[in-house]
Amino acid sequence: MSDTNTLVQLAALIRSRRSESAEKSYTAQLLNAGPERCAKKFGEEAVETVIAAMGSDAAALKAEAADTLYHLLVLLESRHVALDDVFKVLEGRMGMSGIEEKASRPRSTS
Ligand SMILES: N=c1c2ncn([C@@H]3O[C@H](COP(=O)(O)OP(=O)(O)OP(=O)(O)O)[C@@H](O)[C@H]3O)c2ncn1[C@@H]1O[C@H](COP(=O)(O)O)[C@@H](O)[C@H]1O
Repeated sequence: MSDTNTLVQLAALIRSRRSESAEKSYTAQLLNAGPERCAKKFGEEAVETVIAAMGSDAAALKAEAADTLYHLLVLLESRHVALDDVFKVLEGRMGMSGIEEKASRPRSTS
């Protein structure tokens, strides 16, 4: 098992941790701490992924990428955003180049 199914199963596990004791679950600790704490942890892991990507240790990059994906899923759960809705956004972009997608975004008035 090493595809999007893994992400779906991990997201379901994270959701189930909402009702778990924070003493036994790191996920429950993060969710109890709220979206700001989850966002901070996600940011830390993202920066650690950037640092790993600057080096040549593929195993380190894989580990940091896994940490980042896990913390993104916790962040989404903290804001009650379903992973499936993120998949729908990605699916909607399929067949559209990144340049085309950027041009189609509403322009900011600020
Ligand atoms: N995939 C992960 C996962 N990846 C990273 N981490 C944790 O994320 C933390 C990040 O490391 P840090 O060194 O930044 O954390 P830290 O220093 O303890 O954090 P702070 O002191 O900064 O808060 C570590 O505690 C890791 O164990 C994860 N914790 C849980 N999972 C998955 O979530 C499931 C449920 O976990 P629990 O909720 O803990 O049972 C597990 O079975 C795993 O499948």
